[in-house]
Amino acid sequence: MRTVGVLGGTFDPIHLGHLRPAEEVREALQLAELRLIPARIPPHRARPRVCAETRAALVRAAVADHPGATVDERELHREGPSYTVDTLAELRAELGPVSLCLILGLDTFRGLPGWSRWRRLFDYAHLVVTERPGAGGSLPAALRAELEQRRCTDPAELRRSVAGRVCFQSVTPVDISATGIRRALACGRSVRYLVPEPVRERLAREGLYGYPQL
Ligand SMILES: Nc1ncnc2c1ncn2[C@@H]1O[C@H](COP(=O)(O)OP(=O)(O)OP(=O)(O)O)[C@@H](O)[C@H]1O
Ligand SMILES: O=C(O)c1ccc[n+]([C@@H]2O[C@H](COP(=O)([O-])O)[C@@H](O)[C@H]2O)c1
Repeated sequence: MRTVGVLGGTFDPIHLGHLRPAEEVREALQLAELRLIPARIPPHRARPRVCAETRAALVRAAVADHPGATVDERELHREGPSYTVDTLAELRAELGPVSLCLILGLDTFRGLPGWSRWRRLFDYAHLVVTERPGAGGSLPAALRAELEQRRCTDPAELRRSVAGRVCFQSVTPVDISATGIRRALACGRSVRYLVPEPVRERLAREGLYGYPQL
């Protein structure tokens, strides 16, 4: 079955810790398409430092030369908090019977029971959980119970149904966070090789996050 992967995020800003794990998932699952979905209003965090349009422009710059990746801007056009369940419901209605895979870092997966209508997510998509340095520790009981029903060990299984399974995908650990990048920029430190070069160039050109303007 055709398989589509989606990675949602605040992307404040996008960095190689988003892109390398997603690229490895794209290869491992043989995704027909990888969609990056910037959140306009991320539901569970303080307001992003940079507006949604600029964060999305940086995501576009990050993947401009990658034929396997696209930027899906639907959350930018939706009022209210950018609930993932709403995004997945829309995608499911548009894409029909594809295998739809929501990609999450382990830190984000752990918070799933706090998400809006979180059990409905499994009606619309599979979950592909990637490692993230520093994201170890136990999972909430509600999530462990859900995993007992849904966990699969072979990623190929995700291609055989449209939604409802959870797979852990091993990826190269990349210890980069947007918080670290914002901090580095605020202190005037380099972010070269932490973000894609076209993103760094745009940060510099526009003086974003306190980047000293050229
Ligand atoms: N270094 C990383 N390795 C694996 N997954 C990551 C990494 N950074 C972010 N992710 C995942 O990407 C998605 C979007 O993350 P987000 O945009 O919040 O980035 P972040 O670096 O965690 O941001 P912040 O530091 O501002 O909290 C989440 O599912 C998150 O788990
Ligand atoms: O739908 C929810 O309730 C929900 C709660 C927290 C986070 N999310 C989504 O998870 C993704 C990562 O969130 P964040 O805040 O870590 O960037 C992003 O796409 C958010 O919209 C979604």
